[in-house]
Amino acid sequence: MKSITVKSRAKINLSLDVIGKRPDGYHEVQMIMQQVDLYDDIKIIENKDKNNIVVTSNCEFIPKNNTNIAYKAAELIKEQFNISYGINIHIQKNIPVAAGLAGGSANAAGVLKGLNEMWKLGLSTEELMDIGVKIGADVPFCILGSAALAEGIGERLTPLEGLKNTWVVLAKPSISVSTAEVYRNLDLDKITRRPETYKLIEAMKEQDLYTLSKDMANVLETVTERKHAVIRQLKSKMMEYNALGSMMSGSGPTVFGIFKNYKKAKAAYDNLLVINKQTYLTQTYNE
Ligand SMILES: C[C@@](CO)(OP(=O)(O)O)[C@H](O)COP(=O)(O)OP(=O)(O)OC[C@H]1O[C@@H](n2ccc(N)nc2=O)[C@H](O)[C@@H]1O
Ligand SMILES: Nc1ncnc2c1ncn2[C@@H]1O[C@H](COP(=O)(O)OP(=O)(O)O)[C@@H](O)[C@H]1O
Repeated sequence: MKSITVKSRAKINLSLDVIGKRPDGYHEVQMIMQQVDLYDDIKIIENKDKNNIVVTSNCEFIPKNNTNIAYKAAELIKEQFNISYGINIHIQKNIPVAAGLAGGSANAAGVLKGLNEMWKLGLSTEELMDIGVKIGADVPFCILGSAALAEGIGERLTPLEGLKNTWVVLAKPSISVSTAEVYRNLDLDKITRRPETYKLIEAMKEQDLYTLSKDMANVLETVTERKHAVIRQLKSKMMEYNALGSMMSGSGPTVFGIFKNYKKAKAAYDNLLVINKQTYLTQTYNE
């Protein structure tokens, strides 16, 4: 029986700008995405005796039926290649759920890449990304990995030089945020602070953490912050604990801090863990 294990990594948005709204309700974005080394472990096992998809997980908060986006990824591949073998997918969740860290999208990307390899389907990265966007806007980035400028609805990607081994602390408050609702509540006319995306890309090229941390911006932040004061509180705690900069990732509610070195990041992590259970110490990840 064939099997494969893959790591599916979380992302943070170092910038997020919304350019406009499309007729289908989706938004045109411009965002800088960076993978971090917080990951779920996915184990895929082929089952030749059955023609079904079974999802299991250590995490009680994700669906195990066909609404799990890892399930959808497997279903698309099985359909496209007319494969009648079953598969069991076990997701060992470490990435917090509904957090703005693309945990689900990363799982879907992991399943697409994993099945491509296990079944030797010969799909290119571009072909995998074309399948991925049918599942969710963040899936193509999770397939590409490392760091990228994402445009369109998030699927048009230009690889960027990522931040190298930069220490990041993630703090996910115990509230839930719906991405769809955050986009719905965004009033494009009321955005006061937008990121200067190309200036930030230059800063990344130079590994200039100071400029990046000072200038990064996420236009969805105010939408989520208005509803949940804890976001602002976590950002100010990150700064109090010596982050170079702190911001909400994606639609939230996770807040991340960027740190100059491990020592400072570890001290902030230790302090934040006392007030916020889901706190993580990690590094940027580039393949
Ligand atoms: C905000 C971001 C930033 O990276 O990430 P998260 O906070 O979800 O991690 C992404 O734009 C989220 O991408 P993703 O979570 O894959 O979105 P999808 O599942 O495709 O869409 C969920 C819902 O968000 C809205 N949506 C999503 C992407 C986009 N460019 N415009 C939108 O308006 C749509 O209402 C859609 O129904
Ligand atoms: N494999 C999966 N992992 C996480 N969430 C999933 C998965 N499949 C479906 N979901 C659902 O998708 C929603 C968004 O989850 P997630 O991808 O973790 O959010 P975000 O993109 O904000 O980080 C959750 O409400 C969850 O129930």
